[in-house]
Amino acid sequence: MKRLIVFASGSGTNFEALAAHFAHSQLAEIVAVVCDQPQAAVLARAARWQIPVIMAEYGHTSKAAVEQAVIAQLPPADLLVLAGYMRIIGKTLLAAFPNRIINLHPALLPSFPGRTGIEDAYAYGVRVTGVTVHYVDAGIDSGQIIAQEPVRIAPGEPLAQVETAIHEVEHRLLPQTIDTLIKEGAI
Ligand SMILES: Nc1nc2c(c(=O)[nH]1)N[C@@H](CN(C=O)c1ccc(C(=O)N[C@@H](CCC(=O)O)C(=O)O)cc1)CN2
Ligand SMILES: NCC(=O)N[C@@H]1O[C@H](COP(=O)([O-])[O-])[C@@H](O)[C@H]1O
Repeated sequence: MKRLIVFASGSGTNFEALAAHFAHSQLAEIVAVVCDQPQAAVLARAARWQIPVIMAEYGHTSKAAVEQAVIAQLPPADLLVLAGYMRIIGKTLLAAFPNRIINLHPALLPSFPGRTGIEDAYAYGVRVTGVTVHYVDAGIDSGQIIAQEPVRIAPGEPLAQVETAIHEVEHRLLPQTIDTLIKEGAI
């Protein structure tokens, strides 16, 4: 049974999809959630699933100090999954989990990296956007791509409708990709 730690900063719908998927899985289990936002809705979701939370306390200390403090509290894990985690992972965490951190991005990388991938693709006027799961490296959304799925944007389609379509793909693609990584022996 592989051990997953989910990193999230916000609503946590992708955490919820992962928790539901792995609740009855023989492949993996979520052993902790890491969050940097004390008011994030993901905290209530983790509590409902009885999954322990570790708070990443960003403030006036260095990123290295924050990450060292987080690492000290982590249970043993095989994979860190960034699912809406709005912090840049620094060299301390990258060194502690080499090739063991993945990120979910709501655009077809390398197009539209960063915090606002959905909005940027929509504003550009692309007719096809999508979802990417990639390994996390020292760059921003520059790591090796693991999986992608396209999402079409119809002329005049409202942004909210595009966001819903992207989230539906995310909620299926992320658990599916983790299952595949495990079955292929990648983790
Ligand atoms: N080392 C990496 N860390 C992260 C990656 C990555 O590929 N490599 N992916 C991001 C997720 N993300 C977009 O998918 C993203 C999140 C946040 C930001 C950002 O600039 N955030 C803050 C900076 C906070 C900080 O310094 O920690 C900001 O807005 O200034 C960009 C992209 C997750 N992390
Ligand atoms: N740059 C990273 C980024 O934009 N991540 C995005 O944050 C959302 C989190 O939703 P959730 O909190 O409901 O899972 C997801 O759409 C994810 O792709």
